[in-house]
Amino acid sequence: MITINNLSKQYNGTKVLDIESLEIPKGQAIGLVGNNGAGKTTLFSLLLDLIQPSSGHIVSNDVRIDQSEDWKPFTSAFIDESFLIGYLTPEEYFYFIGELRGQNKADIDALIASYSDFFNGEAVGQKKYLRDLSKGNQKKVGIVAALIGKPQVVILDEPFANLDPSTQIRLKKIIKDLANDPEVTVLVSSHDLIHVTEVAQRVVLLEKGRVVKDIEKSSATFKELEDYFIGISEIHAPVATVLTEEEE
Ligand SMILES: Nc1ncnc2c1ncn2[C@@H]1O[C@H](COP(=O)(O)OP(=O)(O)OP(=O)(O)O)[C@@H](O)[C@H]1O
Repeated sequence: MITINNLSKQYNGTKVLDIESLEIPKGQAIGLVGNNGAGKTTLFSLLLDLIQPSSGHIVSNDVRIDQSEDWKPFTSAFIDESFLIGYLTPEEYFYFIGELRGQNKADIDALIASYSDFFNGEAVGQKKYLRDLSKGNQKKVGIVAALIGKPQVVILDEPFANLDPSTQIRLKKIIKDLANDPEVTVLVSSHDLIHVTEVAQRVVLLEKGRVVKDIEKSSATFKELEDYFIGISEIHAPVATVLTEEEE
């Protein structure tokens, strides 16, 4: 269970995140949506103690994130390529993360084999350094690394971006399988409403750092989200100026 209480983050006096209260029970897959700058990555960064809250706090499985390191053994994430180590091959990186998470080489070899479809003959077995992989293949490595050691909280920031359509379909299955485990909480952000509504049981919509919708997924969720974003784009669309003949 993740509990967020009066959480805010400010930069130069501007609040970029302001969440009074949000509870995410164990075993739930949450999709986080919102336009650019809505605060999705800020929330994930706070969940991973990468930045300090301006006020409030997050408790994850009874551990206060900003006061203890005890959440680290059961939490994993892939936010961006800064999580990778450029001078390692994917296999070396997986073994390294495996050691941190109490997995031996055989465990990791089995994990790599189980994701061979997802890697699709690329990324692993190429003797390439992570820094030399394409953005999409780096992302695949980061996502699989986040699954090492059966973490109970998995955070993926825009995991579908940069992935080819086949890999997106495979990733949806991976996330759905993860979310079927009642012990695992998955948080996924995405700009793709179709993907989010497919993999998540609940969708939280942020706008300017605030939760403006918190929806248990149903067959109406995609339409509700789509209507919301259509409404936002119409509010911000430039108003056409009709010039009279004299003005022209
Ligand atoms: N270090 C920082 N200094 C100043 N402002 C910041 C900093 N980090 C983030 N912000 C601001 O916080 C706001 C929220 O950013 P955030 O990256 O969380 O949004 P997001 O929802 O993940 O956006 P996107 O969909 O574009 O990735 C933005 O206005 C951003 O400019």
